[in-house]
Amino acid sequence: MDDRGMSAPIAHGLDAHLVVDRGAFRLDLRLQVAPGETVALLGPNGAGKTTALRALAGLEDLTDGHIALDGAVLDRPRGGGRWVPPEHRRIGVVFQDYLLFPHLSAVDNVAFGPRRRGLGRAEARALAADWLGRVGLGDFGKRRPGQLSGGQAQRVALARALAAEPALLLLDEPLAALDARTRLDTRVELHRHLAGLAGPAVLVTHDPVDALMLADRLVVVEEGRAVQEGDGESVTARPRTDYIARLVGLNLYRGTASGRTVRLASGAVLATSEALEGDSFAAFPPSAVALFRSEPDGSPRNTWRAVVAGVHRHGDHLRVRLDGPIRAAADVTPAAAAQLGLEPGQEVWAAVKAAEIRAYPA
Ligand SMILES: Nc1ncnc2c1ncn2[C@@H]1O[C@H](COP(=O)(O)OP(=O)(O)OP(=O)(O)O)[C@@H](O)[C@H]1O
Repeated sequence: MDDRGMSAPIAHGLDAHLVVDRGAFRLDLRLQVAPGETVALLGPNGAGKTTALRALAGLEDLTDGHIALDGAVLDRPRGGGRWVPPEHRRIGVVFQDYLLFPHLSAVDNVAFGPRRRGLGRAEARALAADWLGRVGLGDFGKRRPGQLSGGQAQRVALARALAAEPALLLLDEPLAALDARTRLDTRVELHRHLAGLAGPAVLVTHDPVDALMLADRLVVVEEGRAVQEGDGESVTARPRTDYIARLVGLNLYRGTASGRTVRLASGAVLATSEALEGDSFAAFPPSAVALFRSEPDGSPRNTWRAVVAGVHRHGDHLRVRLDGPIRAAADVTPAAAAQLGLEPGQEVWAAVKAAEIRAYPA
């Protein structure tokens, strides 16, 4: 689909339809982000997240579609054509492979944007020092990037992006390079900066925790397309693809609903908590699955025979992979596992209460 007949772009925030065609891979993603809003693009490796961000920054040409920021078109290959080079886009980027100028001190890195906006040297440096203070690096202004830790460099990069007063902020895996402890602190700090931002921000991550904590809205991208969109709560409660289900730790099935049952392709039928009709999803957490040596009786649950396909540690419990008519993950305590004597190939009975199975339209 192209944009030749498109109406005027929305006047505030980001309005984009990103089409990048590489033959084997095609990105086709519509993205609208309001001023003050942070959207996370979440998805597996190779989904096209970085390509989307680079297209927004002007580092990747669109094949079709458009990018407009606050009503001004930055890229539109068709319909007359328009392309604004990266340096004129008023976009702040914090990219993995594009963090800092290695030959400039931290303060000069941060002063770069304000200088280019026309501020005098002293004024730009004062502003930069102020921004370094705001990201907790007031004493590090004289250091070069090579003399900073990964986390510090990341914060200088954020200060540099923010000091340029961008109309749009782009962050590519902003916390990926950090160790667990630094990551925690930096995430809190980054969240504060994003919350204070007047313009839109787009963040790329494949860490669901980063996405949930930093973004107002998630756009899940798979194979170049948005497959699910919404706030963290709705996406995690009602996953629509196996990727998201795995990410949020739910067993997910698709089938045909009739009243309070969903019939799966395998022929197995799940009794669920909601009444629905037609193409539907059914989901339940591994913790909802109880395992038994023999058929449990006398309870209104879903029960089925399963074969243990694997057992591994998962936090303070064991995660059991079950094969059979309903392939599922089940979480059991080490004590329960010992009692059941779980091992691969063993037959067990699995049970899930209908009340624990959520059903929603596909
Ligand atoms: N310069 C390039 N030339 C050709 N193909 C590319 C190029 N860069 C990326 N690709 C391909 O485009 C697709 C999307 O890649 P992209 O880097 O956008 O994915 P991603 O979602 O950011 O993945 P990751 O999480 O691994 O960074 C992939 O199939 C990738 O192999």
